[in-house]
Amino acid sequence: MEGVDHLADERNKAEFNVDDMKIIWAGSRHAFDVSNRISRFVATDPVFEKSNRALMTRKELFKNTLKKSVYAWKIIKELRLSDEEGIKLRIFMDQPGFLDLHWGMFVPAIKGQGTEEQQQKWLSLANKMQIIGCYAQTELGHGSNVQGLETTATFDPKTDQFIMHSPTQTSSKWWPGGLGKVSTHAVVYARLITNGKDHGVHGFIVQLRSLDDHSPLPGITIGDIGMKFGNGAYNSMDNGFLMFNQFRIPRDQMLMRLSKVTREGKYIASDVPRQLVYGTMVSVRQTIVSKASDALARAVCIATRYSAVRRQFGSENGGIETQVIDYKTQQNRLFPLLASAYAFRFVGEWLKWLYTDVTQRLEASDFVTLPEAHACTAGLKSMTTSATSDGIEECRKLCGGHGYLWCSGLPELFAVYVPACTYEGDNVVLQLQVARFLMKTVSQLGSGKAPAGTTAYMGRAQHLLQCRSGVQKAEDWLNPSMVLEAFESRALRMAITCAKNLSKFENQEQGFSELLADLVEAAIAHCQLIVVSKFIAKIEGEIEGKGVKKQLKNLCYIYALHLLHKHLGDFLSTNSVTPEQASLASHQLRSLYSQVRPNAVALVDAFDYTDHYLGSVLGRYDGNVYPKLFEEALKDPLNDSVVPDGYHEYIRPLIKQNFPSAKL
Ligand SMILES: CCCCC/C=C\C/C=C\C/C=C\C/C=C\C/C=C\C=C\C(=O)SCCNC(=O)CCNC(=O)[C@H](O)C(C)(C)COP(=O)(O)OP(=O)(O)OC[C@H]1O[C@@H](n2cnc3c(N)ncnc32)[C@H](O)[C@@H]1OP(=O)(O)O
Ligand SMILES: Cc1cc2nc3c(=O)[nH]c(=O)nc-3n(C[C@H](O)[C@H](O)[C@H](O)COP(=O)(O)OP(=O)(O)OC[C@H]3O[C@@H](n4cnc5c(N)ncnc54)[C@H](O)[C@@H]3O)c2cc1C
Repeated sequence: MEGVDHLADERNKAEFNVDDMKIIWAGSRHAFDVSNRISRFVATDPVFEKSNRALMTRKELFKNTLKKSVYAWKIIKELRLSDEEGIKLRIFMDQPGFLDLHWGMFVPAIKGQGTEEQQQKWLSLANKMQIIGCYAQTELGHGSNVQGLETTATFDPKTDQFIMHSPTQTSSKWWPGGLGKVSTHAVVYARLITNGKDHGVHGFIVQLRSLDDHSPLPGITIGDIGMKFGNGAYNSMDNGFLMFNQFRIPRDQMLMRLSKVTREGKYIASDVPRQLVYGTMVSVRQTIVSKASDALARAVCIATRYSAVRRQFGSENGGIETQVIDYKTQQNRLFPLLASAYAFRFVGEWLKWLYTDVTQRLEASDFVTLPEAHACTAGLKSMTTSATSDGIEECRKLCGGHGYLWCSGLPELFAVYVPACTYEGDNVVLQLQVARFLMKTVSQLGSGKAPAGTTAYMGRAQHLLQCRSGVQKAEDWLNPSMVLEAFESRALRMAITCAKNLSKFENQEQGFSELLADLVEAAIAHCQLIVVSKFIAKIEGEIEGKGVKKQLKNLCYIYALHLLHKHLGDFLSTNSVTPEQASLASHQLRSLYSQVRPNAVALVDAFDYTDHYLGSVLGRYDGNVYPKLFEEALKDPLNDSVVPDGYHEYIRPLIKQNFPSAKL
């Protein structure tokens, strides 16, 4: 029935004020207002219609993305939207495109690595979108191993230019978003060579296409790398390839904030760490963590609303059947994902703070916290995107058969989201960076240098290596210090075991290679500890709103205890908990599920997503699922005619068995 709220009963059950929770989810009243206003604006503007994109050809989809992106930019300018509003507009537009790379990587790379002069020149063009840029780092042969990139930038002192060259096929740039068809410029990462000496990978601003007719400049071969996973989905983006044939750029287009090449060709390295050349990746990894909570929340919102609408079995005497959300198995799969969405939100907020702090320190030439910022952004990017990808797929299964329909919104969400496990650093490669950081921290224990920040717990190694969990009854698992201690001792003991095993090898790098799998597990345990500890810090802080804190506490303990359950092998093998304590945790988890159950629909309403953004018949706010599934089915082009195309060619001859005679 149109206009009826089929989920009204669910909403009436809520034991907290949803509007207050909306503010907590958004981060502040102001952030909520912006998000709410911009999402409704996008939802009602026909240019941002997106329901038809799965049926578009690649070319149609690409052109449609251009139209939306340019329209979004026009709105940003005409309505004088702030940066925050502009980013929200892009998010709710919900179609990957060149704007993401221009604003998300090209502009930040120039800001982070360009001199003031370079920033003035290039940012004034980029900020007005008079040039469009992308981030061209990855090559056909190397993505993870940035030091292995092959593109060269050789200084020619005669002309005061760099010669950009792709010496092999594998040195072709391959993957950069926006490169294939749109970008006029790129920040290109290449090996800097002066006087025959290789100084490693540096960034260069390179014009790729004519600003008059968009044709590639002589010496440049460029194109799109082809279709990617899924219909619609990430195919709106023109990920591209690029080869240079002795292509020349002026010397002042090397990004020279971190190191310089003089007119004479002298290379001057500054005294800042060389890793700052990777700074743009650190900044994007930080934003990816908050985006993980967004994507997971979308999937969970769809699966929760649909689980409340869907009924199977349990009818007695022809009465009403059971809502599938009432099955404990459904709760055991769904509620930890709901809790994870909130957990990633809060750790994302904290990571933003950490990133802002390290940026301010770097500006003051304080590099002390850089390794921790790198480890946290890398590890949390890895952990949250892996959990979110798996979570979206789980939500699809939670919706049964209908979850597999395109109009459930889940297949496309998965297809768009899953490359997050790869871009901005393969998730395993990133956890190995965390592992290196942990091994270094462990090796310094006892040296008088106290571990700080997220590794401060390692400073209590003596206690954490010996302690036994004090949990005696199920409710003890609602005690934050007991939960934290279990996660800390598990993480520390895993790291120390790795360090001990490493020390058995004469050659540390060989040992590291042998122990890669264990090291990744230890890194994940450390990252999970960070997320749990930041969630606990959140619920221990001031939280306004009727009943809100209670709900967040429930979600926090669900998050922690489901991790304990999932990684029980780690907790038991490190003696961080006993089998009896683990079974008390399962008991507590079931009780928490029962407490969350009446609040589940309201907890996903707090995300404040519009039906447009969700793009899901199953996740509709009003729960009016079945008539809308029919409507969607009838829109399919196969239903344009009752008798399909091909009937006379194939079906009729088959039924009548009158094929032209086959020859072998
Ligand atoms: C209308 C408005 C619209 C607005 C739109 C707005 C917003 C959109 C916003 C953003 C976009 C958001 C999301 C993205 C969406 C889509 C995706 C699109 C783009 C994707 C882009 C990319 O993928 S770019 C390419 C990314 N590539 C990688 O991530 C490569 C991964 N590899 C590496 O990072 C490194 O090579 C490495 C870390 C794995 C190894 O490096 P190496 O130098 O070999 O290091 P070592 O292992 O030898 O270590 C040396 C020491 O350096 C330390 N270290 C390494 N990295 C860093 C670092 N980044 N920072 C600090 N320190 C680092 C390392 O720990 C070692 O230290 P020690 O010596 O002390 O041990
Ligand atoms: C949708 C999408 C958008 C992208 N956009 C951009 C962009 O805008 N600009 C850009 O420059 N790049 C971009 N990329 C490229 C992306 O950053 C790389 O694909 C990514 O960094 C992974 O590198 P790779 O492809 O070389 O993977 P590989 O490193 O080849 O990984 C293959 C396998 O090897 C494993 N592996 C690799 N090294 C190790 C190791 N040391 N130890 C253990 N296992 C290892 C990995 O875990 C993985 O399982 C994009 C990629 C995608 C999918």
